[in-house]
Amino acid sequence: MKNKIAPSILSADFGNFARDVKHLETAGADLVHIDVMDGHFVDNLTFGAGVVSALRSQTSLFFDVHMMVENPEKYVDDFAKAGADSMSIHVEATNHIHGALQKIKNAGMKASVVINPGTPVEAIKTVLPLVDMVLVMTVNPGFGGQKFIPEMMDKVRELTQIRTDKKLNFEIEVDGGIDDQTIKVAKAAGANVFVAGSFVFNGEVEKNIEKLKEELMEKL
Ligand SMILES: O=C(CO)[C@H](O)[C@H](O)COP(=O)(O)O
Ligand SMILES: [Fe+2]
Repeated sequence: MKNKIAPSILSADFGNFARDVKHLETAGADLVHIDVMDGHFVDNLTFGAGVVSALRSQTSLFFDVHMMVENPEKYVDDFAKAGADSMSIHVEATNHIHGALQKIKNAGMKASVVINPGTPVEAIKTVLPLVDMVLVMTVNPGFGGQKFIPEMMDKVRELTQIRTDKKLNFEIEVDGGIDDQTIKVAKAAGANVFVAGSFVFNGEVEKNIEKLKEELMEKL
């Protein structure tokens, strides 16, 4: 599967989102990762569909929306209208994961299911035939700049194996603590979509994205 770099705008300049998102396109990002937090599912607040809608006019890059929100099914239509291309929802955040993923697909977006560090792959087995992507959290959600949890790679390997055994074709995304070292570990385990917030926005964005891409091209 194609490797993709997904810078998270959680680490962008909140006062200059439009500028920073536009810049990601020329800097070589493959998608834009947008962290939506509601202050309930996680202890942090960010922004909603209004901001996504405003950013939509700035770039044609794929918008990968990560919902850290309770009952995310309530917001599917709003984010579809705002121009989200994909919606990732946590299995821990709803009692209706299958229906919620179907709702996302019916709204014309790619559907993705997310598991927290404490949640096993078993919890999402029944929805794997339905999803375009699985997001394996490599930190506990809520904040950028945390340390990658290497034990999560067992889950990435397990998902890679299930995908082969069941002839499925979902992508595998990792999110949290991805840098020029951990990206190699995650790739080796089978991930192909790499979210990076602090690593990309700390310093020169072009150089940092280039560094991540170089590491992906290295033979393991
Ligand atoms: O979902 C997230 C936090 O809940 C962010 O996408 C993630 O933490 C990215 O930040 P960093 O690369 O700095 O870890
Ligand atoms: Fe995220």
